[in-house]
Amino acid sequence: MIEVHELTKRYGRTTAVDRLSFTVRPGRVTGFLGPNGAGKSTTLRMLLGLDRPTGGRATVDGHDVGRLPRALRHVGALLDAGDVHGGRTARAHLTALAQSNALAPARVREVLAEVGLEAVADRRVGGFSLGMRQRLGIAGALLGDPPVLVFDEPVNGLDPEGVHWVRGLFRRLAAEGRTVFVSSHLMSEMQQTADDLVVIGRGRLVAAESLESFAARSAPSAVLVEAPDVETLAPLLAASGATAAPQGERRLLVTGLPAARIGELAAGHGLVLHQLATREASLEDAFMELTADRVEYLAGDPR
Ligand SMILES: Nc1ncnc2c1ncn2[C@@H]1O[C@H](COP(=O)(O)OP(=O)(O)OP(=O)(O)O)[C@@H](O)[C@H]1O
Repeated sequence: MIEVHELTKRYGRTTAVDRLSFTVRPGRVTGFLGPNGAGKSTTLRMLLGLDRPTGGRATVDGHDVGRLPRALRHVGALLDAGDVHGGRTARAHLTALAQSNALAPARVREVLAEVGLEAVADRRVGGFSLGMRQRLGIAGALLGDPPVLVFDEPVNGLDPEGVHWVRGLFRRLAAEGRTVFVSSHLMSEMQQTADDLVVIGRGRLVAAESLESFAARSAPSAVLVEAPDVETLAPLLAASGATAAPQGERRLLVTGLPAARIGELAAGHGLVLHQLATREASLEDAFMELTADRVEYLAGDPR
């Protein structure tokens, strides 16, 4: 379990993380979402003991990660895929990591196979593509077989096949009962992968809940209804507690009632429907709206 309590980080006058509190549970993939500059990387760095908080605490299974010997056995992380010595081979990089955490050398071969880098294991990392570096970073995170895994924007640089693979990997790691915490600035990405969401904007918590409840709360679906007699239908819908917004002459966009109920209501009053279509609201839109006033640098902002 990851526990973050009142975590704060200030850099001079900038408050990068502002009294942030949330927990991340095992057996689930949790998306850590926020626009650029929201404070995700800073939070993860403090969680991993790479940066000291100005206030509050971030722990993994109750421990300060920075104080744990052989930390890779407790928490594996991919923060910055570029953070590897280019002159080393993939195998040498992982072997050094394994040695410093007293891990069995055989793990190196296992994780290389797991991330699909066996064939290039003895090439220098300097010649790796960004996608290959991401895979190497993920291999490093898996090396200690840890119960908690943290990934900062792991999909960056991966091709579609790589993205598909990484999603499957996260799901499997969670199914094994591990805690999987993945940051991204794209809701569309998290929508495909996450069970739970922690959303931040300008260092502050915006939402912490399941993807399902976030979707239900922030992006209710609507039903497009087309009927020759909307004048009769609209008041019936309103009386049933729905909101019906006219969309041109014979169309209504209805919220607050599912399509099935609208169809039944119309049938009950002998009204003809020409179209009855549920429209899922975009979670990306809901996310942008929630964090809009918390985006640090807006496009076109003259500051
Ligand atoms: N070492 C530092 N010194 C000064 N300011 C910093 C430092 N690190 C981060 N910041 C500031 O803290 C804020 C949060 O940055 P952070 O990198 O954590 O955001 P992020 O959500 O990870 O964004 P991105 O997706 O762009 O990486 C930004 O305003 C950033 O400029």
